[in-house]
Amino acid sequence: MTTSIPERERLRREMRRRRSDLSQRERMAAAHAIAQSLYRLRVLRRGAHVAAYIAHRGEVDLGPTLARARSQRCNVYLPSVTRADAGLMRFVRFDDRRALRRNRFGILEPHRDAMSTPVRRLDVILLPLVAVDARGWRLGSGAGFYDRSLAHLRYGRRWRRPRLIGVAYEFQRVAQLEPQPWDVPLDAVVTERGFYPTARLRP
Ligand SMILES: Nc1nc2c(c(=O)[nH]1)N(C=O)[C@@H](CNc1ccc(C(=O)N[C@@H](CCC(=O)O)C(=O)O)cc1)CN2
Ligand SMILES: Nc1ncnc2c1ncn2[C@@H]1O[C@H](COP(=O)(O)OP(=O)(O)OP(=O)(O)O)[C@@H](O)[C@H]1O
Repeated sequence: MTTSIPERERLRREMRRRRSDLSQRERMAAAHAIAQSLYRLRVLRRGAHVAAYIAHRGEVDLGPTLARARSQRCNVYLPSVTRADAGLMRFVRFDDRRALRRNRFGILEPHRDAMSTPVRRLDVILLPLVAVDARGWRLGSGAGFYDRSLAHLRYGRRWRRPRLIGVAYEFQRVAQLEPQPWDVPLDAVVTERGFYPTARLRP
């Protein structure tokens, strides 16, 4: 099963509905299980540079993951929308002591003049997603922010790139998505049930 454009929209609606149907208890259990996996797998190792996100519209809550990252003294970054009309964002330093504010989509983000980092300096990026397949193709918010900010990673394989880890509920893993020309594949997906390296990482 591959997914044409109308199919992608239908899948987006269905997955968002299923996400919003979860109970608070299920959300909390998943959020803690995912934080624990990321810690055990040493994604959240001491001093690592980690980009996360602040959950929006039923996305997996990274609260417990951020707490772990803080205790591991990770350097944490969050996306900050710089030009909503052009679909551009940067990764800016998340400093607990500075207030977050809502961007035009209603998502909390650090102040736009917080220090930003080039993507290549990051060790790992935790990406929100709507659906994902076994090869690491990701269906996101539909606005292309992540794809645009990661586009340069598709070229120059010799360069170091951050590990791209999608964060999802188990039900968001689907058989097959049709990759779009601009899609940047994930290296792994973490859910409340486990950690799944994608075909890209497997030998
Ligand atoms: N938590 C989180 N942060 C993120 C993203 C994300 O997907 N999740 N983004 C990843 O891209 C960027 C923001 N992009 C977004 C793009 C569209 C919508 C959204 O909900 N769009 C609504 C229409 C809202 C409107 O136009 O005012 C929709 O699609 O129904 C949200 C975020 C950066 N930060
Ligand atoms: N590197 C890029 N350069 C220019 N346009 C792009 C790029 N990447 C994506 N886009 C545009 O962004 C739009 C949305 O893409 P898509 O539906 O794949 O977003 P998404 O991956 O679901 O969203 P996000 O990355 O924000 O979570 C498409 O119309 C696409 O043309």
